[in-house]
This record gives sequence, C-alpha cells and structure tokens, in this order.
Amino acid sequence: MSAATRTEGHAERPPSPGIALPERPLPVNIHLPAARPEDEKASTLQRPTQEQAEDAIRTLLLWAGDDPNREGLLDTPKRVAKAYREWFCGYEEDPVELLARSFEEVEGYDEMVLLRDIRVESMCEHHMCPIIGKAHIAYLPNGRVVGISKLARVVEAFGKRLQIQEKLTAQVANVINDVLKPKGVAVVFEAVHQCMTTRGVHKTGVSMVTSRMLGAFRDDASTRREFLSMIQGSRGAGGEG
Ligand SMILES: Nc1nc2c(ncn2[C@@H]2O[C@H](COP(=O)(O)OP(=O)(O)OP(=O)(O)O)[C@@H](O)[C@H]2O)c(=O)[nH]1
Ligand SMILES: [Zn+2]
Repeated sequence: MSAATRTEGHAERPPSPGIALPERPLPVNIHLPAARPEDEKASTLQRPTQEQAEDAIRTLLLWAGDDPNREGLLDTPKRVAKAYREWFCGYEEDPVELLARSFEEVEGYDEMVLLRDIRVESMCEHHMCPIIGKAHIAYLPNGRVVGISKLARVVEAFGKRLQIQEKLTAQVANVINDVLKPKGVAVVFEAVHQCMTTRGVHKTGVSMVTSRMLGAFRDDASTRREFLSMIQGSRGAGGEG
C-alpha cells in the first residue's frame, strides 16, 4: 500500500487544532545503516510528508472497517503520526554517540558492571506489534566506564525501531563492545511479543529470551555463570504484554 494513498472525503475534513506537533523537525532523508557496504545506496529513502503519513493512516482506518471522517477518528491520523515519532524515535539516535563519553578515574575497578531490569519497549518488524520486556546488560571494564544511564539509552535507541529480538540483542552488545572495548559484554533480553499474545497463535505467558555474550563472558564459563546468577532473581519479562 502506498503511503501517499488518498481516501474519499479528505478535502472536506475540517482542520484539527489542539494537537501540538513535535518540535524537532524530522530529517527528510531516511538513512539506515547498511548491513553491507554495497547496500549503502539502497538504504537512503525519502521520508513522506506529514500529510502523506496521515493519509496512509486514514487508509488503514478504512481497511479496519471504520469511517475516518467520523468525529472520533478525525484527529486519529495526526495522533498516530505523532505517536510514531515516539515509538520510532530510535532512528534519530546514534548509539555510538551515546557511549562516546566515558570515565577513566575508576581506581582500577575491573569487576563486572551490571545494569539489571532495564524496561524494553520495542516494535516487532513483522507485525508492528509491541515487544515489551526487560534487558540486562553487563560489561567488564577495561580501564574506563561509561555513565550507567547510557546503557539504558542504547537499549532505547535500538529498541525504538522496528526489530526482531535477536537483532536488538546483538546490536546492543555489539555497540558496547565496539565503542567501550571492554574485556567482555553480556546482554540478555526477555520480552513478550504481542503479535503472539493478541493475535496469531494467541499464547499468553510466553516470553522470548535472547542473549549475546562477547569476550570474557563468551570464553570464560565462570564469568558467564556469575552474570547469569546475578540476573537470576529478576527473570521474567515483567508480566506485561
Ligand atoms: N525470531 C523471531 N521471530 C519473531 C520475532 N517477532 C515476531 N516473530 C515471529 O515472526 C514470524 C513471522 O511469521 P510469518 O509466517 O511470516 O507471519 P504470520 O503468518 O503472521 O505468522 P503467525 O504469527 O504465526 O500468525 C512469526 O512466527 C512471529 O512469531 C522476533 O523478535 N524474533
Ligand atoms: Zn510480530
């Protein structure tokens, strides 16, 4: 379906005041990092206008079987377009930049740093349904540490995109490893996929667990065990989704 699809009655719609648009303008070109350098060209896309995005949502309202021109739905395209700015704000973030500032005055601290139970809100790229859960991130510093909130920000930056959980897990671990160059990184995600609970197979109480271990966490079983035992008490995706 084209994002620019128009629906009947669009021209007669009254203006819909009252919904403030986000202040920060979106870049017109969408640049997605290419998996391989040869894909670089194909990954630059033109962003539709706000009007085109709202038209696309009107089309989906019709597709759902409702009338986009009834009073309750008049502002919905604008609201949904605004909500997309929140749900997908990760595309505007650079995770490398988030980790750029680190601190070396750590008095030789070289034990594990663990951030447990980081709330995860992502969106499944197959159905555009929420993925809700928790992440646990640990690393073994190699002379420097990062501000601890930055690890949670990295989860946000990759989470607030269209994802599959395996890729999300790998991206978080890889960027910490690449930028901080620690002795090891361990990342575990536990999440409920609403595409499995609210539709399709309709299985509730199921969470998906993914992990990526790098460096010492991959090579040394006792380091990995220590990490796993430290997150043991907080297992579970949080009962949501
Ligand atoms: N591996 C993986 N699969 C996911 C993730 N999120 C959703 N899926 C699955 O992606 C699959 C897409 O399967 P398809 O057969 O193409 O889509 P579908 O017909 O809607 O599948 P059903 O969900 O089984 O109804 C489904 O099995 C989903 O459960 C994820 O993060 N990782
Ligand atoms: Zn899905």
